[in-house]
Amino acid sequence: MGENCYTIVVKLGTSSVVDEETREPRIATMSRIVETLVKLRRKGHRIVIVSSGAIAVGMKRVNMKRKPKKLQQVQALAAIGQGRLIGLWDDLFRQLNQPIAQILLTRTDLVDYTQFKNAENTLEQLIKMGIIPIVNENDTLSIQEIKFGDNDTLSAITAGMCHADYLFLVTDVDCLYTDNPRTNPDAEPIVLVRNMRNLNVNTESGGSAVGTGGMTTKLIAADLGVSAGVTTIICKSEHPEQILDIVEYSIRADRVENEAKYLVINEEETVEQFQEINRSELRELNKLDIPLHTRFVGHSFNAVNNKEFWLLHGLKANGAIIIDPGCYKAITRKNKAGILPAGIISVEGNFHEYECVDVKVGLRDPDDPHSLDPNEELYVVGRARCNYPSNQINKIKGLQSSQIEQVLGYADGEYVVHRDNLAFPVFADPELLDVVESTLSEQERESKPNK
Ligand SMILES: Nc1ncnc2c1ncn2[C@@H]1O[C@H](COP(=O)(O)OP(=O)(O)O)[C@@H](O)[C@H]1O
Ligand SMILES: N[C@@H](CCC(=O)OP(=O)(O)O)C(=O)O
Repeated sequence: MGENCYTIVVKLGTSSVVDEETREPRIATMSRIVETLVKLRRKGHRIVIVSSGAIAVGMKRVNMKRKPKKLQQVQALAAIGQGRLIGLWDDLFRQLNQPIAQILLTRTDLVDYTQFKNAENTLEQLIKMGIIPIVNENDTLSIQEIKFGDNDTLSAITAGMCHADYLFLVTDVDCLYTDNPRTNPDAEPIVLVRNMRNLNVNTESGGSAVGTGGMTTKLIAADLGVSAGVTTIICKSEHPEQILDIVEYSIRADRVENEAKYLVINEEETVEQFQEINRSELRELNKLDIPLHTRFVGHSFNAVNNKEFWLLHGLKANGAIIIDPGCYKAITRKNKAGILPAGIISVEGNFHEYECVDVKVGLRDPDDPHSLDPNEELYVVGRARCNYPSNQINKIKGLQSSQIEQVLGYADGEYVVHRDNLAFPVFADPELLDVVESTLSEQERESKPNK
């Protein structure tokens, strides 16, 4: 593969595949998507599709007007629709001699790291063979507790898994706006996001009649993609051929930004700076006649590794351990430490050893340092797999590691979480960083004897 060939994941929402009113498949749009993606393939890019639409296609097939509430009915509709959906894609790609493959995933397929790697290897093999894999959630077998829930998240996980360079979230609006453009005519486009933490938009008002998560899940997906080093782009499905221009523009723009190294990722932009960057990017798009889209810049030089990505996004958390600011500082420094019992203040939920849990930062109660201060906010900072189950962690929290054996009757290592089983997103909450710094400097002041 040439130097300028990239792996591009294209997520097509239900609204791109099915007409919102008639619920008929949007054959013309799908055909133009196929033409566009085959052109990208012929330029040497590697393409993966994540296609929604199984449930909507199934509904049309059995003439159902409203999405049913019962899970079994939705599962049945997905079974009816998925076959037709993949058949439709195959019919269209066949016209241009492009072979495709179907991959249906559930979260349980990813809970074990070996299984995660297995899915990753299959995707890689298909891509190597020049096939376009078409991924969807296996809705027929997914139940609520184990669902990805929306294909935006699934597409970001897929992008991370196949080490994609670009993730396109193709939808029925041109880009992310400051507010829902369907309901607020004054909503302004946001075209460039370098640091997700600087984003301040309203996505609460939902999405199209056929879509699942609206803009909210697209932002979650963008956050996830960016943390895995994938530049994520929101664009409109109405003129899919525009993807060609956007791909070329993004490749050029990303290269310039990376070369200029002005991506200081943890630096907060002021609201004014963010607006100015967006105005200037919008002028550039207009000048070059590039279609409107939002580009969330991926941070490949700082991306989480494969195992961290799996911990953060392949698994569901079954509880939480709450650590103090000193422990947070130790586990996030460059040469990160593991979590010792001494840094744990509290445990939430019941979990077995090696189950995935959230890591939260809280403050100790000033009147009882062994307990959590219930009046202070908790910050979710990452994910972990613990060496001990929740009931045992409850017994050893706050103690020295040398006391573990005496209290439990055995010791499975000095750490509750080994550093290899810890993962953090790329961006830390700036408010949390302030809390950590001020707590630690206060502790330092208190520990110094008065002169
Ligand atoms: N801030 C916002 N910017 C853009 N679109 C928004 C925003 N808030 C909500 N939306 C809605 O999100 C919709 C796209 O999401 P969705 O319907 O789930 O699409 P898809 O089926 O492509 O996943 C848009 O039609 C728009 O109405
Ligand atoms: N897996 C489901 C789609 C779920 C989903 O995320 O839909 P959308 O928000 O339209 O991308 C299906 O194929 O119907």
